[in-house]
Amino acid sequence: MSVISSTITFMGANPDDGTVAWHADGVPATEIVPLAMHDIDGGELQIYHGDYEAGFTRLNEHGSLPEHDLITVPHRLGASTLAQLMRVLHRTAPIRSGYRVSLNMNLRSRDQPFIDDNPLYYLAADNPDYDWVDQYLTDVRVRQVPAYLASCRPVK
Ligand SMILES: O=C(O)CCC(=O)C(=O)O
Ligand SMILES: [Fe+2]
Repeated sequence: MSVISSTITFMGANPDDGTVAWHADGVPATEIVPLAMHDIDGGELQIYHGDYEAGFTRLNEHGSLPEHDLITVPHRLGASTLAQLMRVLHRTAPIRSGYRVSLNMNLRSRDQPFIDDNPLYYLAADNPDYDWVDQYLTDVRVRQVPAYLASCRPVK
């Protein structure tokens, strides 16, 4: 595993960082390290136990997911959560009161760095200055494509 990026997230009763909405991650794995938790009610990691596309369809049709199909993982100071959340439907459970601050480390495979579900339009929508394009292309050229081609070689 290697760290692609890390962010510090603040989540309170009115979070607008998007993680409270059901989503699947663009990166293959994430480590969430709680840095501070203050009188928090809610704010757990909630994972849909099922196929993520079926889950999205269910959400569109019913607006919510049945409680018995959810796994709720509380965050705890002094412990981190390492999870594979690409193509896995999840969210931060709504926070009723209090707040939490966490370090989120986005991870990818060292041997297979091309495993990535972040489409370019998504990256560009989040970072409209396009300053990241050269760095991104260098990563594709230097790391992703050589690793991908190596992984395609027939096994003898
Ligand atoms: O911190 C959490 O509970 C989940 C965060 C998350 O899903 C994300 O950052 O993509
Ligand atoms: Fe996520």
